[in-house]
Amino acid sequence: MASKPDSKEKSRIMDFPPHLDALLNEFWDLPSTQYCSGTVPLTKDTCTIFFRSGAESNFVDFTNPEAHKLSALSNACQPATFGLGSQDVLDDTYRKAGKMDTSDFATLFSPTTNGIAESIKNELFVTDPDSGRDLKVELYKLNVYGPGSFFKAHVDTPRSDTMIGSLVVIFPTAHEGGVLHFRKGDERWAFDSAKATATASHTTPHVAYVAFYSDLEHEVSPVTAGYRVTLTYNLYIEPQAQIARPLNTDIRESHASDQSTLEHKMTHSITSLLSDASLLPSGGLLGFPLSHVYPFNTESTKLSTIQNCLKGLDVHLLRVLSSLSHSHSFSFHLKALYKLTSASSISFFLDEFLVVPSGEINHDLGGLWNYLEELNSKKKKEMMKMDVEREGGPQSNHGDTPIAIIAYDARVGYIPKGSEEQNYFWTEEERDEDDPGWRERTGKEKTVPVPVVWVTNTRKVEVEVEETTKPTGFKMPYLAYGNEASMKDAYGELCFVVQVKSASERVGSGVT
Ligand SMILES: O=C(O)CCC(=O)C(=O)O
Ligand SMILES: [Fe+2]
Repeated sequence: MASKPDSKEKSRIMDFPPHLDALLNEFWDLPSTQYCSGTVPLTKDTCTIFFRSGAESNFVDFTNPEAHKLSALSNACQPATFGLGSQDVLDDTYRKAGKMDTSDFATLFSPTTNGIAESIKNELFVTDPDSGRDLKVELYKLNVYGPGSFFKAHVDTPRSDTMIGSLVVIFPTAHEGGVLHFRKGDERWAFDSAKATATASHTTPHVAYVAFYSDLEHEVSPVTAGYRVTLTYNLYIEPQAQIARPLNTDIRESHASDQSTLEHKMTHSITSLLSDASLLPSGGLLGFPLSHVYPFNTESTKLSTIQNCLKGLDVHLLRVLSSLSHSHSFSFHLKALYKLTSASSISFFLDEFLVVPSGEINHDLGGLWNYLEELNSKKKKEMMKMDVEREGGPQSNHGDTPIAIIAYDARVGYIPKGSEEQNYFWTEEERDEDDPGWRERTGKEKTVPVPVVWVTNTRKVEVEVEETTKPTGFKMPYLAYGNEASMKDAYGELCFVVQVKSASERVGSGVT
């Protein structure tokens, strides 16, 4: 069984060269966009929503939304549910609103033809022509928030591992309240759709739209008067179509220049870190926890799929690491990042997403480690079997551990080398002191741990979020509150792990 970190670990973590703190903090202090919003005019073609109303058909013209039409639309809706764990729940103390499925209404209004999708691509999803990825916009529901309606804090339920955000379009109807509030860490934003539609509609009626990453926590404050009518869309990343649509070059160029400044700063921080000889003097790993969480399906999602669907700052990080990996010849990999509920200072990364039984989650580190080891040996056997079947004989080069590896969630952690070794967290010196016979018993090469430095922000203040709404690794393998129940898709944390050479190789060669 692995031993737990003790006070020795703490003191070693504190030994991290303090002057590097500033560099690490600088990195995560970069501005990041969480949502984008705007207004677009309604046209004669796009201003109408037709809907089923019992056995009848009806419509609302949003250039002149009459009260009795809006109330008919509201009456034709069903009460909206939300996802609680794996179930759809109707609870009007958490969500009070009307919903209509796409089978019951129709409109020619389309974000892909009126410029909304293009703005989202440019402002939020970093899908420039070279990225090889495109934005897919899929209509999801119509909602009516009448007086007294609201939707408390939640993150949207991921409906696939390529889903990356949500879009809400709010039609120009006179209403009060219904402000969309966002929260991430200690930051707060709000989008007042009633105000946005009213202001923009002074000359001709405009809809307001707001698009945000689906892992961003949000809530709709109560509507106090009128009807707030919305269309919601799911946003997915998909491979770019062969014939790219022309983009609005003005918007594209202004964003391209913001992005290049950001990537320039990131590049500067990382190269400064690498060129400092006190960082990982004998080499090791540099871990970058990603700034978003990502939906995954525990049965089918590969980390490579997620790598194609990164959001915001994480896309820039990938681009910067890709480019630096060539000039500085290092390799880097995306890993699933897990935190242990019972020991907040410990996290570890894996090559795939796992659902660990909740009993194991809450156990101590030893219990979890044993569980991973069992899984490892099962995996190793499976891999062997596959190789035997495929290649007609066992292959030798399987690597140390298909899954597993533990490190600390502080600045510096250690990764064990070799899977049979005990006392994974100790440096050789500490081990000598604690257990003088270990070298003879185990063989030295197996026990040299690989140091890891986490590029995390020490200044970041974690604001207390209710447990039920917090999406983190093991703690919340499935979301408690989403907008619709989903069994298999959940949000997970990830990190990039960069393999760093020794200081003499990095700095001495003058490459960095
Ligand atoms: O109506 C809004 O502004 C947001 C609605 C929402 O969060 C949802 O439907 O999941
Ligand atoms: Fe939502």
